[in-house]
Amino acid sequence: MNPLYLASGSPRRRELLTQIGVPFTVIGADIDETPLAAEAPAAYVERLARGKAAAGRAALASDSTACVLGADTAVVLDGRILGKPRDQADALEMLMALSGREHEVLTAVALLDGQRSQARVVRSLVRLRSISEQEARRYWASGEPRDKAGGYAIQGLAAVFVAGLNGSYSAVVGLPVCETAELLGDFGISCWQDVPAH
Ligand SMILES: Cc1cn([C@H]2C[C@H](O)[C@@H](COP(=O)(O)OP(=O)(O)OP(=O)(O)O)O2)c(=O)[nH]c1=O
Repeated sequence: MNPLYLASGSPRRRELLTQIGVPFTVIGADIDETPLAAEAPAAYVERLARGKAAAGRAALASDSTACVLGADTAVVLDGRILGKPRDQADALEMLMALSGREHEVLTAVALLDGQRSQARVVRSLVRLRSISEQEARRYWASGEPRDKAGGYAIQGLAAVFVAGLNGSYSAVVGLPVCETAELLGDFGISCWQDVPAH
């Protein structure tokens, strides 16, 4: 089995890959995340996931057997990509726009080895209840929204805002585990490694 590398700084992606029993090594994957002009959201997350995997593999040039995983998550409202908030004002604006409405969360996962590259994009719908400005300010002060697409974390304090989810919970958190396990299988990497049978 080829060694797997996770090209990501996200602790959530690390936890989700660990959850399915896949051994891996974390490497950096800093790329420019600016959307291209008129780029569709699904094309954007796929390009970034592939770009993170490619940047990771380039850094591992000496290991030709390396298989590298990259992922990207974006919140999309009315066709507009909401990335991580720049500052408090940006975060409050995002939460107020998401308040009382349904939005899309798109997560792409990409795998790359010496021969091939594959990607999957997973779409989920999340409905947030109405959020008051006071709640949004209090939420910002918790520090949680800062490094999260759309300025909220479904797995954290923002769970109290989540009135509904249609799709993949793990994808919203940052890595769609079902689709990731399928992709890994295509590359000959099994999940549940070292899991004892009782
Ligand atoms: C919507 C949502 C996003 N997020 C996170 C997932 C991602 O880590 C982050 C979106 O930013 P990304 O650019 O996808 O990822 P990242 O910069 O955190 O990590 P990487 O190094 O792999 O590029 O938002 C949550 O944790 N919970 C949520 O509910």
